Amino acid sequence: MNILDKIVVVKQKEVEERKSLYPVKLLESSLYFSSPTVSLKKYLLRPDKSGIIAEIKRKSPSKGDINPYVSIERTSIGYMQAGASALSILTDKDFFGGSADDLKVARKFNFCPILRKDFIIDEYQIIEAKSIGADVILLIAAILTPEQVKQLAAFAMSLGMEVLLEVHDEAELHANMDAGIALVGVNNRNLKTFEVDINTSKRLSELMPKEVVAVSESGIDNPALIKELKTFGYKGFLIGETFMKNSRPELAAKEFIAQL
Ligand SMILES: O=P(O)(O)OC[C@@H](O)[C@@H](O)c1c[nH]c2ccccc12
Repeated sequence: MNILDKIVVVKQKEVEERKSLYPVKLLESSLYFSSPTVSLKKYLLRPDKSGIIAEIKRKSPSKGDINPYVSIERTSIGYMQAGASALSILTDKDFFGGSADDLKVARKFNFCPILRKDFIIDEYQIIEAKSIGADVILLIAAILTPEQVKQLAAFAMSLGMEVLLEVHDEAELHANMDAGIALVGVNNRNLKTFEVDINTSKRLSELMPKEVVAVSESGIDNPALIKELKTFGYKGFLIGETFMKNSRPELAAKEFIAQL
């Protein structure tokens, strides 16, 4: 079984457990559930911003521990002060060391779009995302059927949230063109093999419908790459490890963004 299949099996069990621990009614009574969301699309199109979606990721299956005891408060505030356009917070616990609480902390201290980075397979997780203050959810084409993508995307949008659809190849992009999704992320990392290739973003840029806001994800490790990806039409740049591998990720982000 590849790692992605493994994650999905664990996730299915986690979702069932959480459903019985935290019923939907309880989630819907959260203050954030009825609060307006902040648009990632708008922030990425703002000319005064870097386009960087700065990620908080404590560990990963490909790298192991990256920064397990990071301060969410200091890092999230620092990322935004450094000029990031938005935040991405890993909430998966078993494989990435994150939690719903990490996202809640980031929400408490920041007014900016926040992406819930997790493996979403069920509407319940979207209600949960909204209830902890997320503005955007990630839908990973590699773990969903086009039918599921459509349904989950429509559900998220009905709650006022945005959707970032993640694709890794031409087939995934083609299969999901009609889901009405405004933000598409090209993951340069193959989630089954962990191989990273920036050319994935360059290759898929040609097939991107022009009304879509395109985001390049993973393996972005220098400012020159961002300048290059911009010429391929990318407006968003999701960066995790390049920042997180430093003891003070927000200072690394500041130095990086200053070079753009
Ligand atoms: O740390 P990197 O190489 O900068 O990558 C960030 C982000 O793209 C990566 O964490 C990611 C992209 N898609 C995902 C799906 C699930 C978990 C994590 C991810």
